[in-house]
Amino acid sequence: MKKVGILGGTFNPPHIGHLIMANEVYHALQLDEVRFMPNAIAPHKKKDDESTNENRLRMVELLVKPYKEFKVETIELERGGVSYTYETMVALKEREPDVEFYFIIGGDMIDTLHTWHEIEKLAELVRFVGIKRPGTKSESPYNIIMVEAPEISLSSTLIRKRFAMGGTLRFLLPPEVEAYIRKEGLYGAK
Ligand SMILES: Nc1ncnc2c1ncn2[C@@H]1O[C@H](COP(=O)(O)OP(=O)(O)OP(=O)(O)O)[C@@H](O)[C@H]1O
Ligand SMILES: O=C(O)c1ccc[n+]([C@@H]2O[C@H](COP(=O)([O-])O)[C@@H](O)[C@H]2O)c1
Repeated sequence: MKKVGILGGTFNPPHIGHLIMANEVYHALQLDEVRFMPNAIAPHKKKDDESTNENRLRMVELLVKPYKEFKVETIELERGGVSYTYETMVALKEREPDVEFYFIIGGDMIDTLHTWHEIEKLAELVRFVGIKRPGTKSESPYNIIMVEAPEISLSSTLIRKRFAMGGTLRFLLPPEVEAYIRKEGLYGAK
């Protein structure tokens, strides 16, 4: 069976923390590919800036472009509305019954997994893969395959603040993504 990792996120913007976690899981579990999947509307997150779905998709495309084992999954953007992972995974399983899906989450998501929509059914449908994140417990009563990886204290929130307030962005996100953000004037970037 084909083994596919799904890294769902808001990616506002995507950063090297996302690349590192995808790469660590890809190698540790010997996956065939990892798909970065931007959500339409995040179930538990308020978004208070002007970036559009199109902007986030473009940034994710730029992020993964150099790596042939990383792909972009657009199913949630196409569906629109609130992106409940359970609904997405039912649709993906229907579309690709022969694939074993590994849903990759960071520590903050591990800690709050019990609050997810239809979590019991979702846990039957996919294998969760967890990556620890500084400032979180990264613990869950659910069955999660934990992958040992370098812990990165980096978030999209920090990057948005750097764009707005000034400060170095070097090594935090690829130069192509930084250039795109400046061209589009996202996050108050100057
Ligand atoms: N530094 C990190 N370490 C571990 N997991 C991470 C890290 N950054 C993001 N993730 C995980 O990647 C997935 C997508 O994250 P998301 O796109 O929301 O980025 P974020 O940095 O958490 O954003 P924000 O700061 O806007 O909340 C989530 O499962 C999240 O837990
Ligand atoms: O389905 C849910 O109830 C649910 C609740 C919180 C988060 N998720 C998914 O988890 C992924 C990471 O979420 P976020 O908010 O960190 O971008 C993303 O794919 C979300 O759609 C899903």
